[in-house]
Amino acid sequence: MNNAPITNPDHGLWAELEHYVEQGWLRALDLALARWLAQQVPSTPESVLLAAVLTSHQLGRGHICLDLAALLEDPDTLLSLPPAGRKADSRPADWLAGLTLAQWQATLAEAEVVDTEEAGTAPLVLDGQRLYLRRFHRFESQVARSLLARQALRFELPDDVQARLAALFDPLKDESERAGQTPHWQSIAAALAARSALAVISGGPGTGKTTTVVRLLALLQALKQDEQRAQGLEPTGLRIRLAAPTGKAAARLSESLAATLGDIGEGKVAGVEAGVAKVIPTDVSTLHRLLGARPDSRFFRHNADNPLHLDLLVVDEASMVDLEMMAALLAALPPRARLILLGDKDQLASVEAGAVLGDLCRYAGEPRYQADTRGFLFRATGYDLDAFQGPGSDIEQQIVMLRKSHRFGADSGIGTLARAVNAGSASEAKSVWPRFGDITQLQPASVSDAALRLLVLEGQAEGLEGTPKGYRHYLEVLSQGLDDNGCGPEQDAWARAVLNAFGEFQLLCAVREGEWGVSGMNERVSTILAKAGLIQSDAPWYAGRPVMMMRNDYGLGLMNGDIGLCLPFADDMGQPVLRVVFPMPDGSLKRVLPSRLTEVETVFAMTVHKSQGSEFAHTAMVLPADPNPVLTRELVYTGITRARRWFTLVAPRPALLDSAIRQRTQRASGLGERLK
Ligand SMILES: Nc1ncnc2c1ncn2[C@@H]1O[C@H](COP(=O)(O)OP(=O)(O)OP(=O)(O)O)[C@@H](O)[C@H]1O
Repeated sequence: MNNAPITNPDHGLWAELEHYVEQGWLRALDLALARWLAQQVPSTPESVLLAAVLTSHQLGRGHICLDLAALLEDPDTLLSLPPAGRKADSRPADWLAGLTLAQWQATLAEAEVVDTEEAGTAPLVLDGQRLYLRRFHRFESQVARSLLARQALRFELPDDVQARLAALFDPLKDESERAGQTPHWQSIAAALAARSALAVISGGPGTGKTTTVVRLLALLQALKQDEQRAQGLEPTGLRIRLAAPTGKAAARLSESLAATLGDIGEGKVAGVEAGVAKVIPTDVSTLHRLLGARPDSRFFRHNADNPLHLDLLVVDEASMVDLEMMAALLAALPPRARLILLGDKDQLASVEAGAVLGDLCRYAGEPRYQADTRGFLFRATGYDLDAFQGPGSDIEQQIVMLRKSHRFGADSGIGTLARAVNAGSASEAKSVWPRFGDITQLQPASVSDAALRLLVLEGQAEGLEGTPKGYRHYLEVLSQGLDDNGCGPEQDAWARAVLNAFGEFQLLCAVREGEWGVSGMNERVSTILAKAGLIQSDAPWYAGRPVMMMRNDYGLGLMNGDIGLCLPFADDMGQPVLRVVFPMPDGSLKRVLPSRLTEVETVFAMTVHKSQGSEFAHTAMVLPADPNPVLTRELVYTGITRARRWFTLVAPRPALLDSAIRQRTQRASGLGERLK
């Protein structure tokens, strides 16, 4: 590696990088950044320009920064360059040969385009062995500062808090938890959340996150109302808002809250007074909507100068919140507002860069509570947590992991498989399949395999018990509602029934490209359904076409990831016209002219990434036939846990599942360290 500036951009490393861009292995943007830096400061050494290219490349792959030390250890693997199975004249390891960490750091530190401190204006920031684009360094330090300040903000709790918590949570405890032999983590989560302006509650599917939050909100509203009464004020309670990263996730939380609060309102929920239903909202908005997204701008209406009007914010599916969004959210929160983050730390990180929940919850599995925290928890809940003591950081004191799945117990294949995958045990995962009737695996010889066709159409695969559905089901619900002219009824009930039936089954793919990826599977499924006479896919828009928004469309009020179905309705003459129907977070349906949807994709198959925040009764996850760096434990776990009732793995090469389970996703970031 040359520490001199680049003299001839047509040769050597520069030409090689160009070749990587032409191959689509690097983004044009990555190289453009280095070119721009070289233009601004022509004396910039080649090793600095290369560092800039690679930082940008890594950012595009979700990493907040470039970890120089990790890179030098194994450049090709860290960068996934050249991509698996592809050949190149030279590789990153060649480009970096001979460069030591100390040399590189020293050269970077001296470069005009690099700052080594937060203050400054250089486009790159070197922080120890991490190199950042300035914007992301700023987001990271803002997020860390804000989370630390918020966790340090403590609220006074009344002396009877233990009795109040017990009244709310005792009905949820099993015998051992009631006897104090096993900690009841839901009560512990609520106690910690009550005392501070920050709480993080992580848990897998069905571990009771929503249940905990409802009871926690009941407690906090009662406390606030008591305080307001004591001050002679109207007992209006806290201004509570609820949000989630996607429309689908928002709709799911809203539905779940509405059902729970409905039961509470009817006095059916032990430990919770009926009146609580009136002081907890069920409206859940997307984070974009909450913050007041502006079309074509990354700025929001709500920010530090115009904070949100709320006292408490619950954010569900927090694993999907990227660093930039978290920075915007924290900036817009009033300083004394409470923030409660809910999510599953083991799921895939956000699509955009960062892994905020993962960074926060690094030690959540083996909590390290300080003496002070344990003392508080003993007073508030009666549980002795000495078995969970340790030198945990301050932020860790506000983090709880819920461990018991109330949906997927020991008799559930989905739960058992998900736990084996999460534990990284490929052998255990292998042994799970034959023992349960809710999970199965297919090993199709090709995409034309009859077993794959049966799965897609009927939802059936050998080993599954009960009546899982395939795509035939929703298409039949669709056609059964049509009149003689082929038009659906005007009332929403039919469209809702078709949408619900569509949610019964979903194919997920680990990768986008290739015959086993989203593009290939979408094509394959269309062919299967057309051959079965269930769709007429010769025109781009046809009855039954499911589509996903690939971008936010503020004009239409639809967000990236929203899913709609193309359905026929009657025009003035009673003839069918197609409209795409989207379920909205508030429970309403929106009908859109197909021609207005310019950035949508057919979604018979979607990536596991895009499926986050959604659940389907029967989920089938398709793995590719060739190794791919995206195949990781987090991806497999996320795919499995999208299934509510049945899970089918489609694996042309089952060995790839084993290697995926062993492969962890690590996103480079300095957030974990800053939060210490
Ligand atoms: N301690 C408990 N004992 C028994 N059942 C519980 C307990 N906590 C929650 N449940 C029940 O378990 C189910 C899942 O709970 P909940 O919806 O709160 O979980 P969740 O973690 O929010 O799930 P997800 O986010 O995956 O939808 C619900 O039916 C709920 O009533």
